[in-house]
Amino acid sequence: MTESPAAGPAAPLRAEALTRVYGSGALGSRHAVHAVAGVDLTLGAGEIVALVGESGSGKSTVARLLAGLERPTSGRVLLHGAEVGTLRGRAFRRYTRQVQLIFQDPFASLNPVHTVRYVLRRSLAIHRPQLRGAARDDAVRGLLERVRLTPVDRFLRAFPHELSGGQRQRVAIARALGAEPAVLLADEPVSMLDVSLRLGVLDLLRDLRDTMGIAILYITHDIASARYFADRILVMYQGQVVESGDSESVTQRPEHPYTRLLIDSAPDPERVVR
Ligand SMILES: Nc1ncnc2c1ncn2[C@@H]1O[C@H](COP(=O)(O)OP(=O)(O)OP(=O)(O)O)[C@@H](O)[C@H]1O
Repeated sequence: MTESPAAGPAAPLRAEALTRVYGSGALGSRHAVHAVAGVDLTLGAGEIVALVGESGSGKSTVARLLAGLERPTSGRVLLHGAEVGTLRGRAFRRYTRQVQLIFQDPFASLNPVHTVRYVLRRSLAIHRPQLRGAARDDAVRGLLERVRLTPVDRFLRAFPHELSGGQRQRVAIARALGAEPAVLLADEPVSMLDVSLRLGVLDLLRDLRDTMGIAILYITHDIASARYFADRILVMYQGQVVESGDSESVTQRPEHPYTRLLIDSAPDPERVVR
């Protein structure tokens, strides 16, 4: 299914006919796994798009392709119109700065031996080396305030094991913000968090969109949270986008049987049963 490009040419991130095949023989081989097959996706400036599907539907592969961690078998990714596959050296590093990944597991994504201050200073040293000394420390404090980890001094000194899952995920988000990204690819960012902490992290991400104009791809198996959080939803099934549209339409008037299945298996108290 071709997705209508809601955001037009200003869209920071766009994927066209994105395909990733794993395994021997690649295309055409019966041993090949078509993890992603012809996905079109547009992420407009300041837009939140949810990529929803069950485990194995290809969501994380899309995220890795968009993040530049893997090359597509075919198809292409464009950032502000420039094809990522053609970027080399500094231009490619600039791309990976502008498109940041947030991972599912905040416990695994932070090194246990480093304080929050170290993690954030390091992000800034890599991505904004022009900030030094006191300017870097000020920027670290600014990052913590942005993700609402206050009082800042308490969190600066903290080690990951002293933080809750939600606080760790906020540190991971602050680390990503150190790169001044245009796009956040959030791969199941709240699914390992206590239910009581999930909304807080999603609200923080939405606030970053509202105040900084960051575009967010929200990858999830939970269509109810996608409805709450995203402007648009793309439903993925077996490597393909089988349905897409604004969040209300997709969740209230699903057309594809797989979308209906996802909705039925994730009861949403606000859903109107027709
Ligand atoms: N490196 C790889 N080598 C071989 N097959 C892979 C590789 N990565 C993913 N796959 C396969 O591609 C398909 C899509 O996997 P992917 O991880 O993208 O799905 P997903 O929707 O993100 O699932 P999950 O939510 O469990 O991470 C699966 O069949 C998976 O086994």
